[in-house]
Amino acid sequence: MARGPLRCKIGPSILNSDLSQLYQESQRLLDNGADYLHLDVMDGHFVPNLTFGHPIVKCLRSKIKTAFFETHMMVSNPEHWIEPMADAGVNLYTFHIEPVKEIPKTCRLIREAGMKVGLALKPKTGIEEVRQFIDLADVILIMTVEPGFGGQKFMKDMMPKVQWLRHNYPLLDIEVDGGVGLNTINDCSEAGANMIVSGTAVINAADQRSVIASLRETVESSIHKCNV
Ligand SMILES: O=C(CO)[C@H](O)[C@H](O)COP(=O)(O)O
Ligand SMILES: [Fe+2]
Repeated sequence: MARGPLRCKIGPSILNSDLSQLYQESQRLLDNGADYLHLDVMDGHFVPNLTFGHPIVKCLRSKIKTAFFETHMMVSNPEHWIEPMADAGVNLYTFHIEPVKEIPKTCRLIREAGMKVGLALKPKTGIEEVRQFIDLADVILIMTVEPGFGGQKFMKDMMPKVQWLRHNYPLLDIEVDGGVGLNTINDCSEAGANMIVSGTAVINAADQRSVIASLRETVESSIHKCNV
């Protein structure tokens, strides 16, 4: 997998936004400086919550033509949704490795469908579980909460996973998701994360633009420190 140069990317999660206004909320995030949209897909089985699937993503894509869409697939059967999500206009298909038996095959099918590949790890999943598949992926997502709900407390004890990845893969896109905001971004950026998912901290902010800009500034300064 060809990589680099390392760039900071801020991808707000719309999970806790007013989903009756999905298009307007998404466009507002992009207008306020988001680099991509992180769309949380939950099946009520892999996680104890339900959100939305490819029909909604496709409707959103029909209104937002060019933004980069990531779907965070918190589903028991991610193989099943590859084609529909590609058809819906998804750019990055991030799936949890825990329920998947044939990870290389799933990565290949995602790529053949024209999407980038993200591999996600729940908090209790060790880095050794993903190690042999890193070269098949564009992004590794380290969950910093138990997946299923927005607004939970950031798990700082996930940072050693991020540090290990950054140490061994200097140009890998490493994403963190869960409880990330102005109070926790330092931990994430110092550990080496460059793709930042932030839900409630951005959605509930009075000034979304300034929160997104602050998150970016912190991550960019860490990337800069590593490069000098
Ligand atoms: O995947 C998720 C939950 O499973 C969400 O992306 C995440 O929780 C974002 O929301 P917040 O920043 O409020 O934690
Ligand atoms: Fe997510």
